[in-house]
Amino acid sequence: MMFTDELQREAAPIIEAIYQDDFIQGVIRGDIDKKAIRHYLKADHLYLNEFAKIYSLLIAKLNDKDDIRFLLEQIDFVINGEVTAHYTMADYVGENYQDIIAGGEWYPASDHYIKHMYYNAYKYDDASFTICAMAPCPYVYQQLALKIKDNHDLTGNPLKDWVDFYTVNMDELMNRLNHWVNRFAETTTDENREILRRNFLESCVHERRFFEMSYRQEAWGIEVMHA
Ligand SMILES: Cc1ncc(CO)c(N)n1
Repeated sequence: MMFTDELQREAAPIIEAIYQDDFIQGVIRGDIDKKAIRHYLKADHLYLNEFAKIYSLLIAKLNDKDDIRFLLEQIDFVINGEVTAHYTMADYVGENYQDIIAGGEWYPASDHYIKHMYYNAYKYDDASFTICAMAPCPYVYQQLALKIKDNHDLTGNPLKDWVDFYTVNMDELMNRLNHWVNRFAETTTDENREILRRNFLESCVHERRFFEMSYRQEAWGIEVMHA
């Protein structure tokens, strides 16, 4: 069994818990509170910006042109492609997307998640540590989307396009990320393998907390100062 297969097996109960939580169940029913979706969009557009910037930090750690080209494509996808999924949600809310995301912040759970990725990018030379912290981002969404599709017919559901978005185009990305991590994991120490494992599983938990944060509209409770 490849190293990343073990990580994915260990992540399965966390993904099942996310599936059962209020956010995804609300998406499945198609009646989730619009305030939860608004909060999610405010947090997620900033999260994806940082995600793209962290990819750019990884480019500096790579030498292979194909690997670099792939990360450039991913940056484009995160910045220009994934906004399509956000527009589906903005339509559901019934407000202009730019108006929704204005004034968003790194709310507590997304703040912790973003800093988890940056920490690994700055602490370690090898990109694998950061890749393990980033891989749950596409992986968890792909698994959730496939699970939803397997169990429900979303015909007529206003959030169907959001789910559909994550059922396609994720395989090549996952293969590439898994390949990088497995190549490194085969030759590194047990201690490093344990860091990789923790990084991956902690990010799966971060994914869960991000949805919970959105559902409950968690914020810092600190007043924003305006100049
Ligand atoms: C927090 C989060 N995780 C994963 C994805 C999927 O790319 C996303 N858009 N946001």
